[in-house]
Amino acid sequence: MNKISIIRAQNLCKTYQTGSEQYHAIRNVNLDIYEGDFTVIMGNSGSGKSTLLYLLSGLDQVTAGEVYFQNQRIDTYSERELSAFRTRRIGYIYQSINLVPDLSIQENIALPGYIARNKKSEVQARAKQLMRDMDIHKQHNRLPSQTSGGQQQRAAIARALINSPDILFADEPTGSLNFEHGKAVLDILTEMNREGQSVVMVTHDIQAACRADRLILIQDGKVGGILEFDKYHEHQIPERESIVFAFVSGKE
Ligand SMILES: Nc1ncnc2c1ncn2[C@@H]1O[C@H](COP(=O)(O)OP(=O)(O)OP(=O)(O)O)[C@@H](O)[C@H]1O
Repeated sequence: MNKISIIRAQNLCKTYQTGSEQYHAIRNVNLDIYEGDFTVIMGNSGSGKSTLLYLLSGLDQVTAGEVYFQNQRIDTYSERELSAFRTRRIGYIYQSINLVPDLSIQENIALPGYIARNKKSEVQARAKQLMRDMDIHKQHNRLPSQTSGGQQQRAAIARALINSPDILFADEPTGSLNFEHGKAVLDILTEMNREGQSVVMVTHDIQAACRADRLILIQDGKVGGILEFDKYHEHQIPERESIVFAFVSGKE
């Protein structure tokens, strides 16, 4: 089956300027993210994974190169166009969760729906459905500080999904969670992907990376290798883990 590119990066570069110093965080990356894939991005600390995610999702401006979303160039968008694009087309989950502390769980989830100017009744109905899907409906009235880390991250996933994004980005979504809560979050992402949601996830965790259809390794701001999992579907998780481990360590 031919895969359809949802995001294409061409000769992508990002250089950070700190005083008189320049740091080339992303160097000439050419990459496709495919519709319906569970894409995982791995790489050492500081290799450029978060920077790449910011560029692919329109959260940050590129220094050079091009980014296409469903064949439409987005790196030339104005800040206003980018903001509308991110609100409607992209969902983003952060390791640090970032819920608004003085809004309830339900209000946090609904907020991007109101920012997108969707109908209030539709936003509320979808927020309620998502809270049931994420098993946080009993906590809907609580402030984030009155819920567990796992519940907060599930609320952050619901918030990212409120506008039914074409693609969901997750930057270390299990990084601040214990094993049990982390597994629950990965199970939700896997289930959503099975239902057709395109997902791109950065992780350091080999077990989490085993959820991928496609694993992209970033090294020093470049693509160090790509592992396609389709052909490994028959492998059980322990076998996958050793395949991923061999792939990642073989490239070091
Ligand atoms: N705003 C910034 N200004 C200057 N340098 C930056 C900035 N943001 C990131 N960097 C540098 O760019 C490089 C890539 O950073 P990035 O956060 O993308 O890495 P990462 O692979 O996501 O790392 P980690 O796994 O530790 O989160 C690092 O060397 C980092 O110090």
